Amino acid sequence: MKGLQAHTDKQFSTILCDDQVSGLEFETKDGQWNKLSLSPSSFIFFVGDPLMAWSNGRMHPVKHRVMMSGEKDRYSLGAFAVPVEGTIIKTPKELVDEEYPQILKEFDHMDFTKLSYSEEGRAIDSARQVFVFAGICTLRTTSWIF
Ligand SMILES: O=C(O)CCC(=O)C(=O)O
Ligand SMILES: [Fe+2]
Repeated sequence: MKGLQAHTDKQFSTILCDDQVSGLEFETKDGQWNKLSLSPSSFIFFVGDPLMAWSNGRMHPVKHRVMMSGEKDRYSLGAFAVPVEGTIIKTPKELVDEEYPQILKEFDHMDFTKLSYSEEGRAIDSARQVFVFAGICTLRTTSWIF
């Protein structure tokens, strides 16, 4: 099977469209994988790990992958919002409260990117990398991600 392994995006966010050759799948919160068929006039917006971190977990980075079978080629076009070098991802205090205690320490986006593509980082489940890198363990994160 060709494709792209399951991951959450490391960029801030992604806008993606494809040529209707199916293959893109996303994981639901209960661990099921569903195929996603985009109509020709639609696109998908993915929350990346840094946007999840900035929003203090209010926005969810959906895990996705590409599973290809058959002979047809698939083309996709992605527009990635990538923080400039030196960007510190920091949750604004307005997004931290009793219902949403802080789940991540502030971190340098470039350091996180380097870790996630390193050998050490690649050994960690993609959705967990940011928690391993900058996580503050709370009950809410525990039930949400682990
Ligand atoms: O090709 C696709 O549909 C997915 C690409 C993707 O997930 C990515 O580049 O992060
Ligand atoms: Fe992706």
